Amino acid sequence: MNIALIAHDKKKESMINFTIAYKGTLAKYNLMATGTTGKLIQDATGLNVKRFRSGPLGGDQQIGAEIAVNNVDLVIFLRDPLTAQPHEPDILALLRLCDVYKIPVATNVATAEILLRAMERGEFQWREFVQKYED
Ligand SMILES: O=C(CO)COP(=O)(O)O
Repeated sequence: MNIALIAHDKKKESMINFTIAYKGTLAKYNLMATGTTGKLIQDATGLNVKRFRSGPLGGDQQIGAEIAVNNVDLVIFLRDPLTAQPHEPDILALLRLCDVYKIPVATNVATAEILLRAMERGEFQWREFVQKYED
């Protein structure tokens, strides 16, 4: 199972706290992240994270491309709902692809906790069938 982790600047502290709290769970999965988010998570937790470009420089689009080829099972995208982002079209495109491919996506910490706990309980096994039969 592959998890994508992304956080806007004002949500990075929440992302770090979240990944520290769930380090044991996250360690069981393949992690990928946009550039700065990934670096902060690696530094704070020591978890192995595949890092793409920074969000405003194309990282959201790179993660979108991973979704399009069925390489992402869960997206945790801690968005800042109160600050305009220069790469808003990329953010919308990423969230749109989550809907196109029915990828569970959390945009705040409360939902992130629920989804990660569900994944830990094995409730994402249907994703394996999707990967097997929809490719
Ligand atoms: O901007 C982002 C997502 O839209 C996040 O990018 P960084 O992790 O590089 O800050």
